[in-house]
Amino acid sequence: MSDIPESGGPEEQTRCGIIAVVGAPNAGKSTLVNRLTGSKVSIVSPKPQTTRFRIRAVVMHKGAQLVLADTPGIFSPRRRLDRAMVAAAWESTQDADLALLVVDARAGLTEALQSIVSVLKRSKVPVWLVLNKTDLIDTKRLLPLTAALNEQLSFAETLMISAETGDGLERMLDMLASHVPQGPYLFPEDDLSDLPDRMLAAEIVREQILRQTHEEVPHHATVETEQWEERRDGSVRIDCTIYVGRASQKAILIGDKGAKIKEIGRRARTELEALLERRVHLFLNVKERSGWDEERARIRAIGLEDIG
Ligand SMILES: Nc1nc2c(ncn2[C@@H]2O[C@H](COP(=O)(O)OP(=O)(O)OP(=O)(O)O)[C@@H](O)[C@H]2O)c(=O)[nH]1
Repeated sequence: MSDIPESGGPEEQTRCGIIAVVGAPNAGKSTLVNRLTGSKVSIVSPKPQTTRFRIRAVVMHKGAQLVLADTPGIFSPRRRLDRAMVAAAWESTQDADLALLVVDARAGLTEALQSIVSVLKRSKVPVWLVLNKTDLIDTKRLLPLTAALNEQLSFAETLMISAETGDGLERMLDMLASHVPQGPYLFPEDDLSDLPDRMLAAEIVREQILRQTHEEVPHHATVETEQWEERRDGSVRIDCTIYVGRASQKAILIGDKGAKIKEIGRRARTELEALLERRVHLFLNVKERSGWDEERARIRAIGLEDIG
């Protein structure tokens, strides 16, 4: 993505990045994401326990697409987590272009924050320190905290904000927009409004693939919702494509006379109808995608691929 020629047209000059928003409980992550999107509605999967990399919001700013995500589980030692989920969440952080460590400046260096910092230390992803809730404390008190944190981890940037009042957020967006790598948007702009539902559909299909096929297939399959069409009768037509790397995997997924894919579709549809509370016509298409290994990291980063 980074080797786009300088002379490219305007479309090639777009920037896009995945930004992991991490922090201790109560640090203000949700408030920040909601503020940045300028709305109360952030994208939240209704089934967070199955999600590896949860996309919270997609923000367009000065031509850049900022995909804000969190990594459920990884930093919540209070919750009982299985090994695979922690590994998955961890791996997701590695795929981000940047991590924002949101810190409740008033709470200071708590045990929870300390444990997050030690996890982030092992990461290769650049981390920006975001001191939040600056409206609640004297700025002078921020300096010792910044120094203490920087001793443990060398932050690429340090920002002081108030997610509540909006202070410092415009500058933060400017910095993020100019920092994320040059490259095409991960999400077409037109799709942004129904993105949560599209992702949900892809995820439910993917979950059924995991349940109903042998190990080999799920580890090589990704699901994308290609089309989402509202019907006049209140139902919705959803077209998902399942991409696999090899013809043999395609055959397994389709099954004998299409039995496997039909069953995957049937169960996914039932679940989607319950979640969306409406009739669903689900169409599944299985395709071989040659050379999609290159896209693997990006796809994995948006949470549609299994960790293997
Ligand atoms: N005064 C002030 N309060 C804030 C600020 N940011 C967040 N809060 C408050 O802090 C509390 C926690 O904020 P959340 O956004 O829910 O925190 P979170 O990090 O998403 O929390 P978890 O979901 O538990 O991980 C809420 O009551 C917010 O209103 C800020 O900049 N200033």
